[in-house]
Amino acid sequence: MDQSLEQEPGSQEGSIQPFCFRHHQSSAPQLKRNGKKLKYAKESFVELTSPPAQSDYFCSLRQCLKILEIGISIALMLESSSAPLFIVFILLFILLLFVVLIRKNGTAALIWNEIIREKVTNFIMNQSKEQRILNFVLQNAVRGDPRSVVDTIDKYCSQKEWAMNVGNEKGLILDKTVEEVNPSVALELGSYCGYSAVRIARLLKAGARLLTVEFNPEFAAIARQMIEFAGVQDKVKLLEGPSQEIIPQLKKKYEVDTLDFVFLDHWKDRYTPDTILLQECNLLRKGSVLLADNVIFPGAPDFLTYVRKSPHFQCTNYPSHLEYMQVEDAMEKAVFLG
Ligand SMILES: C[S@@+](CC[C@H](N)C(=O)[O-])C[C@H]1O[C@@H](n2cnc3c(N)ncnc32)[C@H](O)[C@@H]1O
Repeated sequence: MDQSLEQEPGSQEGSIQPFCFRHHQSSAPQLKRNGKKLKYAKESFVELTSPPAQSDYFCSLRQCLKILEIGISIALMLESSSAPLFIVFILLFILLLFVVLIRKNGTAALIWNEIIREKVTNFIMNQSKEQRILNFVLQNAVRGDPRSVVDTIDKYCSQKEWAMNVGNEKGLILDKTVEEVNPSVALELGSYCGYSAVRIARLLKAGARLLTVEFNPEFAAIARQMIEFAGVQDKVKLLEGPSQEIIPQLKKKYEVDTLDFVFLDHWKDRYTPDTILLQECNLLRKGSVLLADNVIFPGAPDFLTYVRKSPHFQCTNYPSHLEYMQVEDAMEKAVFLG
């Protein structure tokens, strides 16, 4: 039975908050988010009006224009009296506009966090952000306690530096799905620092295994240490290489018959080709569950169209937010029907 998850209003990223589980009748499900009704298509809940990331964008744009209007009026008043004051005001004003954009717009926030701030900090500290995350975990988390590792990464990334882990809010949707499926063999595409691998592994039953795929050697090395520190190394095998090369090797090289659960969280343009590859390699069985992150932001529109239109999948959408931010995002569950 499909369930839809909605975050309690006012709940915050970074702390574990209860989720409200709503059962929907398959005939006419309706879901509310921020007081707004969401329309549905097939078994998927989709917003058929403007996509959330875009509405966020227009909202922040409107706010910026308003500030711009006020700013221009004050600047015109100041210009006649003092030129230095005018320049200081303009600079402060640009800074304010930037802060508003970063808080409300996902693209602006990613440019600031991932490009400007991260590169400058890396240069100053002569260390990568991923290494800083690992160091923080090694110094502050409890060795052999996966929950403590997950919480410590969330603490670092919500308070110090943003990073592309699935995060706690969507992590709860991931947890719930893993618990429902109770997989014997799970696959993750995109390990990064190992946050979601640890999160999934801690829920696996005895004898079950998670294969996690990462093509960036630096991230793979960090993830291996994270997995080992969390004490879940016996359940997790990290496969280093591009997903499109690893997937065809799963049957023979890694003795996978079929996958019970697949978490898609690598580059978004690989979601559809890798789903097709999983089908072509006969790695999906009736009831295999795919869970895809970031289907709204940065967004995976091709994947949503593919699985929602395919007679081989039954889909459910879980509205949520981009990790450690207020930007709207969602996860898509696609159950393979055979
Ligand atoms: C969003 S991060 C994964 C986050 C991780 N699942 C978590 O929640 O902790 C995406 C990762 O996928 C990796 N990646 C992207 N495309 C890939 C591909 N085709 N094959 C393997 N890894 C890939 C990137 O290097 C990056 O580390």
